[in-house]
Amino acid sequence: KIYEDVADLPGLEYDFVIVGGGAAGNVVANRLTENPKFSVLVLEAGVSNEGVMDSIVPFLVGNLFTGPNAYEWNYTTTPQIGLNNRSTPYPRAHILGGCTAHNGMVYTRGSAEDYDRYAAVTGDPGWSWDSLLPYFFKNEKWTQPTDHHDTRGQFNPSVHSTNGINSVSLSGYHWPIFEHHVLQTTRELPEEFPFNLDFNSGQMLGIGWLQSTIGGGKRSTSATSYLAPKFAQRRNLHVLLHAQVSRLVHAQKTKQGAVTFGGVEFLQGISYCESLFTAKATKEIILSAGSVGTPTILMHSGIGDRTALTALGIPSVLDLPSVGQNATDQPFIGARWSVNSTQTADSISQNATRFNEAYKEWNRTHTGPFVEIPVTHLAWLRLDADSPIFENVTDPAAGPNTPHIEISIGTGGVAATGNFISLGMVVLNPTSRERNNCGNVSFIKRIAGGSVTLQSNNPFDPPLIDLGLLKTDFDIFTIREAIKRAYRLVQAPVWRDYIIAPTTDLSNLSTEALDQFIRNGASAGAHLVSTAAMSARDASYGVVNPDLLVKGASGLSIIDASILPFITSAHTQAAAYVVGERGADLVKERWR
Ligand SMILES: Cc1cc2nc3c(=O)[nH]c(=O)nc-3n(C[C@H](O)[C@H](O)[C@H](O)COP(=O)(O)OP(=O)(O)OC[C@H]3O[C@@H](n4cnc5c(N)ncnc54)[C@H](O)[C@@H]3O)c2cc1C
Repeated sequence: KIYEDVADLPGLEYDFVIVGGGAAGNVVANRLTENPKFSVLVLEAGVSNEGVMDSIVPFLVGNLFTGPNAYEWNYTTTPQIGLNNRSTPYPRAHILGGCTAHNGMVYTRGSAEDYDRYAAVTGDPGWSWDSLLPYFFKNEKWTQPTDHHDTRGQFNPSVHSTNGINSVSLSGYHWPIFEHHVLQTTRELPEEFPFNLDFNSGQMLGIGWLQSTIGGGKRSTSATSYLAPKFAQRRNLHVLLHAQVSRLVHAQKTKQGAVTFGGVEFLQGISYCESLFTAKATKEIILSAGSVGTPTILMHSGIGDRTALTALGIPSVLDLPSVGQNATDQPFIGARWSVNSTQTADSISQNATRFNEAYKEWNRTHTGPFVEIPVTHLAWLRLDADSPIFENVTDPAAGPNTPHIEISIGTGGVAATGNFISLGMVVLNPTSRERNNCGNVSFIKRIAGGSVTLQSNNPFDPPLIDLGLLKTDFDIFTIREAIKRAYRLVQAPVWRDYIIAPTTDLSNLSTEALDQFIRNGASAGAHLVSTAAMSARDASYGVVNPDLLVKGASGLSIIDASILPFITSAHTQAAAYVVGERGADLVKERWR
């Protein structure tokens, strides 16, 4: 059951207390309560997702990011050196479903090599691609798009599952001329931009059709899927909203010297009517508060770098210097071209009559342009093997079949008039964090680029979020290269009579001028990971062991995107879901 008021809960003691009802947290809640003997409480700081149209209707997603709002934690990054000292808004969801309720819905798993590297660095083959594929399948419910078009040749059914819980589909609305041009590019420039039938097969390189977490024309989130009424009505599943966890309390040592916590402290209520409560987990506390929330709670509980915590007046209970370190996100920059076609998403966003018609159509039948975001394809590309950057930098990708660059290819711009196409360039494996090499596997050591740290010992102060964006030569080289690739893509002959001009011509800029354009315009992909990274059981760094239990603690685990040792070469929700699915099995296994 989902509760808005702590007074309605049946009690404050459960087998498992899960902090955070986001991508991974709701998966764990669902899977643990498959066992009727387990009682579970989810504490979610955010608001209900019920009836939030900007979250439900795919085309409206952009509205969730316009200024401070109730569905957001409303964070801002620290000044980013690589962005000419700009601070940027840093979106994190404050709503049931977590970031799955306000993200771009892009469904990308990453490369098989990404996961094989997780297995290699943790020494646990259970984190390899082959071992995790059944968990991707448990998550994914492949769904027909709402326009019921013929999807043959647009995906590979053998790498998808129709038996999971979370809807994934191809686009249910089309921009035929634009889509034709993208596909024709793969025929005209097949060496550089080959067609890939399905980039979710583990082999990502090339251009493929977008897949999204959308079902029946509506966004599918971890709340609408894993907490759907048939699951939420389980008598052993309790979800409390407006419950912001401040810290873990009543720390004690077991006979073996591990730290345990007797309770989870949280503030519950709405605005002026809030109080502090403590919930107890008799079996395990599971942190699923995401890559910002989880390290923040750990540090306020005394788990983190001893020196840093002591300086803030927080008593140290477990010295784990990797907490909050290694924060990794993907630098992003967009470019637009005006085009000689009225068949772009601008025809809806700029025209109130068409916009209202499209909304009406969505309301009537869940069809039409509102069932999608206007991105149709994604390109996954590698830097040239002989790129000068590799003279000094070890390739940070997980392997030779893993892309360095993503280009999202979409219709529509942001201007008040005109027709545009938009390409979004992403550095998939940023190096703005240090690694040391051990054999042919890059290991995390600690500290360099990004971090989540505390500004005070008040758990209700926002943390300091430093993404370390574009700090290294590799990252700036790669984003420059990504822009060049985008320009080459639209130079395929098929675009000749279609493209009028770039909105800002980046093709003839000096390297210095291009770098300034990038540093003044880039932002983060909002795919933060690694702030509570998993490492091998005997490693002297890292936060959790491969079984997701916190090192040096007992009865405390972390199950969310923060445990990923490296970022996937992709958007991160599929990885977060799969961490939730395998994490739930690991918990079940130890409490069998
Ligand atoms: C703007 C944006 C766009 C994105 N677009 C995409 C995309 O298109 N495709 C994709 O694959 N990925 C995307 N992502 C990333 C993806 O959504 C995340 O990687 C994924 O949701 C992370 O899952 P998680 O379980 O780690 O955390 P989250 O899903 O963030 O869930 C964490 C939950 O914990 C709650 N919480 C935090 N602190 C506390 C606390 N102290 N007490 C109680 N509750 C707390 C939060 O409110 C939240 O509900 C996007 C992310 C953002 C922010």
